[in-house]
Amino acid sequence: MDFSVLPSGALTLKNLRTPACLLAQDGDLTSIELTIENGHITSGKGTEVDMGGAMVFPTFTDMHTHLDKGHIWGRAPNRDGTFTGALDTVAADRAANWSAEDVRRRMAFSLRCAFAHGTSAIRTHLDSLPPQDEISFPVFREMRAEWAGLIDLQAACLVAIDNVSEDGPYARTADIVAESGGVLGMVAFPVPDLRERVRAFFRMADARGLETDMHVDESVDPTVATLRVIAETKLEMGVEMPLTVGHCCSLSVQDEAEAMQTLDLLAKAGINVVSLPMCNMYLQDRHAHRTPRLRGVTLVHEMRARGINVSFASDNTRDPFYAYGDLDMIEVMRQATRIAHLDHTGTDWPHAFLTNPARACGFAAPSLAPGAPADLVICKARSWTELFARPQSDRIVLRAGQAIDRALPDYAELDDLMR
Ligand SMILES: O=c1cc[nH]c(=O)[nH]1
Repeated sequence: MDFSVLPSGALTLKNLRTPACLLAQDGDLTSIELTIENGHITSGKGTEVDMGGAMVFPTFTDMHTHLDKGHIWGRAPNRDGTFTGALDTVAADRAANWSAEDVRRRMAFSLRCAFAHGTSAIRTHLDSLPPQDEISFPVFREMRAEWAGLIDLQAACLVAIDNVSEDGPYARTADIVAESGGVLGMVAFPVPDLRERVRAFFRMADARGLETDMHVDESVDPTVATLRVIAETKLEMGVEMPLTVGHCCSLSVQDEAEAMQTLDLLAKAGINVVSLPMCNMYLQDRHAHRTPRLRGVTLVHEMRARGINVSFASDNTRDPFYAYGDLDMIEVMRQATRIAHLDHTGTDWPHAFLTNPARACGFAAPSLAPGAPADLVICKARSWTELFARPQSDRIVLRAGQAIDRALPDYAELDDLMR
């Protein structure tokens, strides 16, 4: 199907297929007909076009990214592919290179990729150890205004938990987040005063009316278990702001009973989880000349069984935490399906790439119902096996009913930043 040759005016796209769960129906793929008029899906009729069974999705929400880090690989490769290698390489590159202009240009590049692939909402984490918070948040605010109507943007600050205190520089970071309409974030791992720092984090978010988003237990060491403390603390304090936890890799290697108890607490506390399997595959259990055994994929099936709101997202792109990636949610869906065995296990997993992330972050719910914007991704695939067997480079993305130019930016555009 080539939208550039279609007649203008109202169109009725017949013979499309979509996951039934997106229409609140039981079953797997189901047929759907969509009329598009004046940029919206309507219940009317237009010029009929037979779509030949093509799969259609609302545009995607990518709820865990690092737009400020993206595409530094050319000047800051991770030499050994380890988590420590990533932390050290990024810290050095940030100190040397992350001016407002550098962050702006790489962020814009990433947004163009995401837009071309069919994403319309993104939450990014922003490295926020001062002075970077004062540099990256103003750039983020500019980008959010520039991209309004194309990609809804949210930002969460990112600092290690040992920097989180009410009387240190993190208080100013939290103020910048509040002034920017952002989300309070941090990276949680075992520290001696863990409970007190988690309490301080929630108090600071509560005082400023902020939603929260943490990187948690990104490790395959089973003794790394801050998630349980985070859930217990949220319940004890009775704070009700939305909380998302990302990664949660160590759950995959913990004692089964202990892990299930933690999941019960997550369910009770209403905590959202985002799994980042592509980045986990890259970093976890990496030792030179040794085949990785532990893959660090969090317990998404057990979470779903408890009614926990589970999503998947891109995470890093072409930076020391992940050498690859292009903010393509169809790639995330394909990889997550294979890595986490989402196939053969029920038909509602598509929510984890659309509805669930939007709900966790408070973005507009993706919809194919009349009245929704005609923001659609249409693939030359009539079944899951056709969809996941190929990269879907020839997909059509409609925004407000118009096919967008899906050309991806040339990496060479960033060459001058890589010297
Ligand atoms: O996965 C991670 C963890 C911390 N910071 C990142 O950019 N990515």
